[in-house]
Amino acid sequence: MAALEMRDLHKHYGDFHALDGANLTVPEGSLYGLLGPNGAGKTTLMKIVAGLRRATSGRISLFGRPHDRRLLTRVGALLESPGLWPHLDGVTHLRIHARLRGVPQTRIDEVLGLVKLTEVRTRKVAKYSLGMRWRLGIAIALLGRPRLVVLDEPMNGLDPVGIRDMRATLRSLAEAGTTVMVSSHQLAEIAQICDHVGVLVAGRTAYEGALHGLAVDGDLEAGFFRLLEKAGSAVR
Ligand SMILES: Nc1ncnc2c1ncn2[C@@H]1O[C@H](COP(=O)(O)OP(=O)(O)OP(=O)(O)O)[C@@H](O)[C@H]1O
Repeated sequence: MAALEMRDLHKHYGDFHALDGANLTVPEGSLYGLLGPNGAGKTTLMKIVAGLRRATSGRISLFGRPHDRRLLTRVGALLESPGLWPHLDGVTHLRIHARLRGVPQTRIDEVLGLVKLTEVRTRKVAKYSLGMRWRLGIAIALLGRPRLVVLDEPMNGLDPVGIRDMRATLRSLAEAGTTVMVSSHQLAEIAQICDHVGVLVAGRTAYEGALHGLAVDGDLEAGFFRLLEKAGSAVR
C-alpha cells in the first residue's frame, strides 16, 4: 500500500499554477526524496500533505484512504525551521507538546533516543547547534507516532557533522518502519539515503520511481540535469 498517493494535483495562487497536475506515489516504508529546482512546488506539495494548504483540485490519499483531517494525526511534518523557545531545554519542549497533544510522557524518552538528543535533553535550546534544533523539531513531529514524516530541506545549513547525524536520524526512522518524505537540493545526500525519488519541474512530476532509475551510470546528478534539459522551458 502507498503511504501517500497524489493524482493530478493542482494548486493555484491566483493565475499562477504552483502545482500543475502533480502525480506521486510514496510507497509505505520508503525513504522518499523529493527533488526539483527552486520554485518547482515541493514546499507547496508538502504543505498540502500536512494539511497546511488546500489543493485547488486533484486527489490525495494517505494510507489508502482519502486525505482527511482525521488522518493527519498519522502525519508528522517539519516544513519550516522548528518554532523553539531558546530559554527552554529540549525535554521541556517535548513535555509541553506531549501535554498539548495528549501524548503519554513516556514517549518523550523514546523520541529523544530516536533523534539522538538524550544526552543534551536538559540543555537550553539557545546552546543547541542548528542540527540539534532540527532534530528536536523532528522529535516533536514524532511524538504522535506518525506513519508518514514529511521534512522540507532538513539538511539546509547543516555542517558535515550535522548532515551525518541527520542522515542517521532519517535512516533510523525508516528502519523503525516510518515512511519518510524529504525534500532537498543536495543530490548527493538524497542518493545516499533515499530508495525512491520524485522530481517536480514547474509543478509537474518529471520523474518518479527508484533512485537508480533516475541516475545515469550511477550518477544521480547527471540524471537530474538530463531531466531538466528535457523539461527545457518548463523550468521556471
Ligand atoms: N502563498 C503564495 N502565494 C503566491 N505564490 C506562492 C505562494 N507560495 C508559493 N508560491 C509560489 O509557488 C511556487 C512554488 O513554490 P514552492 O515554495 O512550493 O517551491 P519549492 O520547490 O519548494 O522551491 P524552493 O526549492 O525554492 O524551496 C513558487 O514560484 C512560489 O513563489
